[in-house]
Amino acid sequence: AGPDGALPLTVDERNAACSQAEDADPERAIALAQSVLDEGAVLGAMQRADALGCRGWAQAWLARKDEARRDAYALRELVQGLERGAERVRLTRRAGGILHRSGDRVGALDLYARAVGDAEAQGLESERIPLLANLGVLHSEFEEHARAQVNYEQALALMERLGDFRYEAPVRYNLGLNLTGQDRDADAVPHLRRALELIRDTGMGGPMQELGASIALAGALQQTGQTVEAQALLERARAIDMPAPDPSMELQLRLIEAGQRADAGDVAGALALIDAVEPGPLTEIQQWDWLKRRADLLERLGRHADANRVLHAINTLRETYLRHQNHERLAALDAHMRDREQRLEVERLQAAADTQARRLEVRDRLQGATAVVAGLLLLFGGAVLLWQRRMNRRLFLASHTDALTGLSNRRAMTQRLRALALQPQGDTALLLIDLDLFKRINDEYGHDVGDQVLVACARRLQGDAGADAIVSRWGGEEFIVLLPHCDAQRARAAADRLRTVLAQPVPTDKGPVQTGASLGYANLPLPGPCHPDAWHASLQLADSALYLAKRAGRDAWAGYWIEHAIADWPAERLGREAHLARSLRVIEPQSSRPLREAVTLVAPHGAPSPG
Ligand SMILES: Nc1nc2c(ncn2[C@@H]2O[C@H](COP(=O)(O)OP(=O)(O)OP(=O)(O)O)[C@@H](O)[C@H]2O)c(=O)[nH]1
Repeated sequence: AGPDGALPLTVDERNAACSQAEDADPERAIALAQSVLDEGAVLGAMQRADALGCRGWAQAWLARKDEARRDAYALRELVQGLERGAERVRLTRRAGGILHRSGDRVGALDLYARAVGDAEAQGLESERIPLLANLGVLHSEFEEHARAQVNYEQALALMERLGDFRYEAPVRYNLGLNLTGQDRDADAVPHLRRALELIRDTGMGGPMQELGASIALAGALQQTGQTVEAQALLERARAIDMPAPDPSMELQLRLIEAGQRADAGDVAGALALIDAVEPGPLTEIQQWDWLKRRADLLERLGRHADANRVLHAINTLRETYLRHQNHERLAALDAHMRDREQRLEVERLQAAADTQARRLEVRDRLQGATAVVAGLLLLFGGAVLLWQRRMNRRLFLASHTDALTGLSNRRAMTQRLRALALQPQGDTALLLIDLDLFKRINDEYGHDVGDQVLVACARRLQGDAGADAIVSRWGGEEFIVLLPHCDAQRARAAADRLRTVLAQPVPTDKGPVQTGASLGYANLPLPGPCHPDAWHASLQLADSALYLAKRAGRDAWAGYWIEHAIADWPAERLGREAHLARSLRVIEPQSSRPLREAVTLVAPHGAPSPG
C-alpha cells in the first residue's frame, strides 16, 4: 500500500501486499484479500487461491477459526483443479497450515500428506522441507514425539543435501522443543542454541521468535544445571520488545521464574507468581502446565487437598483435549505416512555424508527475506509445544500412579493385564495380595498409621518381588504383583517369600505394627483362546486361591497353575467355587498350609489333569 493507505491497483499487487501484511497487520490483510475476491469472475484461479490463502491465514492469526477454516476448505477445493507444479504444492501446504492453526489437525495432516506426495512425485525436493517440518509439529501435537523427531531429522538431512537452509531455524527450534519434551534437554541445547543464533544473526523471524527460542533454550539450560546462562538468557528475553504481549510467552517466562524461586526455597513466592497468571487466554495445553505447577507447589506446601483438586481439574481438561484429537482418523493416515517415511530415512542416510561443505557455501545467500517469512510460519506452531513436552508424560504418570504408594494404579495394571492376556504362552504369574485384618490397624492406630503400613508394604513388595516384577496397588489394601516368565515353582517360591516379607512388623509413628498378608496366585493367561479380557479368569482364580488362604487362617498363600488347555473353559464361570465344583475336574490348589476347608475344584469331564 502507498503511504496514504490507498489500495494498490492490480490484483497481483494487492495479493502481494496481503501476504506482506498477513502476520503484522492481519486486519489489513483481510481487507486486501477481500478486495481481490470481490473482483469475482475476472480472477484467475491462482489469484483467487492466493487471496483465499492470505485471508484464511490472517483469520487464523486472529483466532477466527471458523472463518479461517472456511477459507482453507475453499482453497483445498480450488487447489484440486490446478495444474501440477510447485504452486499446487505450496497452496496445499498453505491450506494445511491454515487448518493446522485453526484447530483442524486431522484435516491439516491430510493436506500435508497430500502435499508431500505431490512434491515427491514432481521431484520438488525443497518443498518437502517445510512440509516435513509441519508434519513434525503436527505429530508432536498428537503426542507422537518419536515420529515428530524423525520428521525434523529428515528435514535437516534434506536441507544439508540440497543446501537449502531457509527453514533451519524453525526446524532446529522445533526439534529442540521435541527433545526437551522427551526429557533430552542436553541433546536439545545445541539445536535451540543454533536456532536462537540464526534468529538473531540473520534476522530470520521476529521478536516473538527470538523470545520463544530464548525461553526454550533457557528452560533446557535450567534443566541441565546451567542456571547462570539460563538466567542471563531470561534477562535478555525480558528486554525483548514485543509488538503485542503474548499470554503464552508471559506464561513460559513466569513458569521458569517460578521454578527458579521454588528451587531457591521460596515455594510460597513461586506459588504467588503462578497464581497471578490469568488462565483465560491460554490453550488447554498451557492450562495443564500452569495447573500442574500449581499442584506441585501446593503439594510442596503440604496443601494436599488443594493439590488434588487441581490434579482433578487437569485430568478433566486432558480428557476433553484428547477427545478432540480424533485419534482413529489419525491412525489411518499414519499408516499411509509410514511407508513414505521409511523411504525418506534411507535417502537421509545416503545423503548425509557429502553435504557439509555445500552447506557452508550457501549459508550467506540464504540470509534473506524469504527466510523471514518461512521462519514466521513455522516457529509459531512450535511455540505451543513447550508446554506440551513434559506435561503429557507427567499427566500420563499421574493418571497411572497410585498417589499414596507411588505404585502403578488399577488403571495401569488393567492395561498390563489386558496385554499379557493376549500372549499365547501363559507364563506370567498373577499374585493377588491382601493385607490381613487391616481394618484393625486403622481402628487401633488410626488411618495415618494405616497409610504408613500400606506404603511400607508397597516398598517391600517392590523390593522383594524381583527386578522384572510389575507391582501395583489394585485398591484399598490389595496389591497385584505380576511375574513375567514364571513357572509354577517360581510362583510358589515368590508367594512364600512375599508372605514372609509382609509378616515383618512395620515401624510407624506409633511404634512397630504387626502386619501380615494372604496371597492367591494363578497363571496368566489360562490356557485357552486368546482374548484381551481373559485376565478376568486368572484374577478370579487367584481370588479364589486368596479366599482359601484367608480361610486357612491368614498369613498364608494358595494358588493354581493350570498347565493344560481345558476345552470349554468358560471365563465367566470360573469365579466362584460353586461353578467350578460343578464343571471342573479335581485340581488341588497348591498352598502353604493344609487347606482343610478348601473347596475342591474340578475340570470338565475328560480333560487332562494339570497334575
Ligand atoms: N489407612 C488406609 N486404610 C484403607 C485404605 N484403603 C482401604 N483401607 C481400609 O482397609 C480396610 C480393609 O478392611 P477389610 O476389607 O474389612 O479387610 P481386613 O480388615 O484387611 O480383613 P481381611 O482382609 O479379612 O484380612 C478398610 O477398613 C478400609 O477402610 C487407605 O488408603 N488407607
